[in-house]
Amino acid sequence: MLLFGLTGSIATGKSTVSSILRDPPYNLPVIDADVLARKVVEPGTPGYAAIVSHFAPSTPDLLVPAAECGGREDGPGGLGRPLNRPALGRRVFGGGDATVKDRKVLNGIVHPAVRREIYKAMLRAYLRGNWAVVLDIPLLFESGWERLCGTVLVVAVSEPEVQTRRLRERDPHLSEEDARNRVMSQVDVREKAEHALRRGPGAGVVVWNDGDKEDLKKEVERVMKEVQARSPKWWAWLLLVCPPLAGVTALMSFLKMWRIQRQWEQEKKRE
Ligand SMILES: CC(C)(COP(=O)(O)OP(=O)(O)OC[C@H]1O[C@@H](n2cnc3c(N)ncnc32)[C@H](O)[C@@H]1O)[C@@H](O)C(=O)NCCC(=O)NCCS
Ligand SMILES: Nc1ncnc2c1ncn2[C@@H]1O[C@H](COP(=O)(O)OP(=O)(O)OP(=O)(O)O)[C@@H](O)[C@H]1O
Repeated sequence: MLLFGLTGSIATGKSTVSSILRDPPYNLPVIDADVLARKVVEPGTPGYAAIVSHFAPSTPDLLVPAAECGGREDGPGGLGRPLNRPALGRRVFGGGDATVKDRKVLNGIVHPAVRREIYKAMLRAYLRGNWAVVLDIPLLFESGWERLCGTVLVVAVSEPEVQTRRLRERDPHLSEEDARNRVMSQVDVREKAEHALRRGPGAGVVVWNDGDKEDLKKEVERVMKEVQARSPKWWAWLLLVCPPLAGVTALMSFLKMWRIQRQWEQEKKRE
């Protein structure tokens, strides 16, 4: 099964591309890390308890008001009021040193739980006999998941202003400053695009999303031809029926990508 990592930066168009890949003619199953990141912090989960314990004392509006939970202080399901995500977002994306520290704490709570959910979803996709599965992970490079992926697809735009504009159109509650802070708190997507291309043809591809949505579909078509040429379906089926071959191939791919990643990091340190 081809692990197909999909990434980009905030509002570059990852969700739009993932829904194109989910639909015909591609029909690929998608594991969405953002959806899982929401699931693992729902009231009643260990993630929720850890966030409340760390952030509640210093964030008075951390939970949605009881009035929005039918007046119940203990939330609609009795397990606690849901997190007020915009308030938590301001804590971890607001800019400044404290923000960086808070983001690390939040990531330390959310990421291990998301990782466990991704492994479970991958196993389900494998057992269903899929030839490929899309891992839609905004922090694919930062989290190290890219080394496990046979192909990495970065959805990129050429100018950060395009991200800020689309972000504000989608989330009107964000001020210009909020939107800009969110864009600036992430690695520049052009750097991610360069990183992906370093993996070689078919193993790292970039979908440029500077035009309209029709242009985006054509871009996806272009890169999928490149991916399918490198990783034909018969090869995926062969790996499916021959797990030892799949194991050896995965290990070789992992080592190659680990080497490329190390070279990349060394070059970035020298710059
Ligand atoms: C801070 C939170 C509550 C804000 O929620 P909100 O609904 O307002 O935003 P949303 O989750 O849609 O995130 C918007 C985008 O910001 C980016 N983003 C989210 N979390 C992070 C992070 N920790 N670091 C960098 N970028 C991030 C992603 O590109 C994401 O698609 C939320 O982003 C969160 O819980 N983040 C920590 C978990 C995480 O890292 N998720 C990313 C995938 S695992
Ligand atoms: N080519 C395009 N032209 C116009 N609008 C677009 C285009 N691509 C995406 N959008 C819009 O921009 C917004 C952001 O796109 P999308 O949600 O797909 O990005 P994302 O990378 O998944 O964002 P996030 O990181 O915040 O989850 C959405 O409202 C989407 O409809």
